[in-house]
Order: sequence, then C-alpha cells, then structure tokens
Amino acid sequence: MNKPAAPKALLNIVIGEWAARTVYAAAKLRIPDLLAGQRRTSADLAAELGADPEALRRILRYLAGLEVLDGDEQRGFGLTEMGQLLRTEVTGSIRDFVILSGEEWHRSWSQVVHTAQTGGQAFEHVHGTNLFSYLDSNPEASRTFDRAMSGSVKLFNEVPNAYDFSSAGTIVDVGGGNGELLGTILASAEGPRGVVFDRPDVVAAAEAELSARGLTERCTLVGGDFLRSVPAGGDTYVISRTLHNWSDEHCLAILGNCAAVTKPGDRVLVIERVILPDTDPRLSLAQDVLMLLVTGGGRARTKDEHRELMEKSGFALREVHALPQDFSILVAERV
Ligand SMILES: C[S@@+](CC[C@H](N)C(=O)[O-])C[C@H]1O[C@@H](n2cnc3c(N)ncnc32)[C@H](O)[C@@H]1O
Repeated sequence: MNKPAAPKALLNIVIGEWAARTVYAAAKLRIPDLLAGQRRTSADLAAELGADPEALRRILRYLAGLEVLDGDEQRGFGLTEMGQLLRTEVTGSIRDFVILSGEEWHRSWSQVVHTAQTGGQAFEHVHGTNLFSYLDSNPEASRTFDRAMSGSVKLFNEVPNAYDFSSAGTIVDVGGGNGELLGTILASAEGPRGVVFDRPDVVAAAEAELSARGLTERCTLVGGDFLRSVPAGGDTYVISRTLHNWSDEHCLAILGNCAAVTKPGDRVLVIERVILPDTDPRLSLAQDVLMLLVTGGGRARTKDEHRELMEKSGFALREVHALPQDFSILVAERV
C-alpha cells in the first residue's frame, strides 16, 4: 500500500486518539464479550446494555471501520481477530491493558504538555502521588494494572523458546508480578525451582496463579523492595518489563542487588522493549514517553544503555534475542 500523503498521514495520527477512545468504550462496556460467537445488531446490544441504539450503531460502525468488528446493522456486528482480543476470558486478551490505557494512562497522557514544560511526572501532577504508591492505596487500579501486565501470554510463551532454562537451578523473577512469566518458564523446564519477588500485596495475588498451574511445590513467593535487596539463592534472575519504570540510578540499585547475591557465571535476564536501530520504533518510543509521564526517571533504553548499566553492576551482556511485540531478552552474565 502506498504511503498516504502528509496531511492524511498526520490526520491519521491525530485521530488515533479517537480510535483508542472508541476501542476503550467497547472494552469497558464489554461489547466484545457480548459478541462472542454470535452476530448482533446495535438495537439488540443496546437493549441488553441499556444503551442508546442510534449512538451505539454509529460507534459499532466506526469499530467495523477500524476492523475491530465486522458486519453492519443489517447482518449484525461480529468480532474480527482483533476484536477477539478484547474479550475478557480469552488467551492473550488485552482487555485489561485497554482499560489501563484508557483510564490511568489516558489521564497522564492528557498532561503531556505539563511534562514537556516542567519535566515533572504527569502521573504525579494528576494523582498527587507516584504510580506504585497510588497502586498500593487503590486496590481496584492495582488489580487492573497487574492483570494488564499479565495479559502477555504470547510474549511470555516465547521466553522459554528464546532462552533455555533447563540448566538453571533457581530462577528469581524480580518484580515478577502475578507469577505468570515464572509459571510459564517453570512449566517449560522440569528442573528449576522459582521465586516470585514483588511488592507484598502483589505476591499475595501470585499465589492463585501458581497454584492453578500446580507449581506451588516448586515456587516460593517473597514480598519486599527490590531497591533494598533481592532474595539470595538464585542462579538466574529475571527482570521483566521493570527496569523501564526506573531511573538509571534505581536500575543500578536493582541490578546491584542482583549482583550482591550472585556469583560469577550466574545470569540476569532483562526483558524490555529495547530501542534498536533499523527496527520499527513506534512501540519502544511510545513506551519511552509513557515512562516519562508515569514514572520518575523511567525510560526505554538502547542496547548500549542496557549494556552500560549491566557493566556498572558487575554483569556482562552476552546475548540479545527478539521476542514478540518488539520486546527483547538481554542475557547477561555475572563477571
Ligand atoms: C511493569 S510491572 C512488570 C511485571 C512483570 N515482571 C511483567 O513482565 O509482567 C513492574 C513490577 O514491579 C513491581 N515493583 C514495583 N516497585 C517494586 C519494588 N520496590 N520492589 C519490588 N517490586 C516492585 C510492581 O509491583 C510490578 O509487578
């Protein structure tokens, strides 16, 4: 397809927000769940939702234009492959990410001018507190955040294909969230044991995930603060989608805490959207600005920036492997 002329290309970028808001509305109203396995008209859906039929018809028509839905009022609207991903209970659902993006992240993006002018965090400007303190005192937002982070089955499933964990003894997932990544890794290799390490409230929620996978015997949950220390006893430390939340100084503290409990030859695996030359930068650079808005010093980093942080902490970057959704896994060895 030819690249659209500049005015149209720019307009398409600008109205991207309208598309995102409409997809958010559909997810929030659970329209994709109501369309699972069936076509329905807007009148039918509006009756069930207590919504306005004509407003809903025009919104569904826009969603069909965006290829999130297909069909029309006569045939009924149905889900496309993209629409399926907005259902609640499907493998790889990104509904919770859409809700997080449409609520918490949206409020911060609306203050991007504030951040541009002051360098200050939009999130703090909006909420009067930083992201993780806010999540600590807002259980509902915290659950949405954790679910949004864990809706990454495709990404997590690829991790054991990119790195062979079979010779690991104990794998510690630092900032391991609800344990979904560690559960996937342990399910891929019978030998290793695991530790999920995260904020105390978060690891409590990981228990259900690991027990559902029958992994409680092989896995320990530890609550704490990775800026102070990380659990000792591992030979493989995984830090997934976490360093981007933190400034270089804080990353050095986290990596330094891993170095303090490891010996030469042990591994740190960092999973991040790395800014790589000659690759589509749209996801990694969007992530970088999101971190600018919602964290104090967090950022997406280049491979060399990661290498430097690792070297300063006592690790040598050995390998980089590509993962889905423009993520990479950086494998470093304790020197
Ligand atoms: C962006 S999430 C990534 C979660 C998971 N590793 C993944 O890839 O889906 C960052 C994680 O860091 C955890 N975290 C934040 N501050 C922490 C701290 N001071 N100590 C331990 N964990 C922390 C959060 O609770 C959250 O689970």
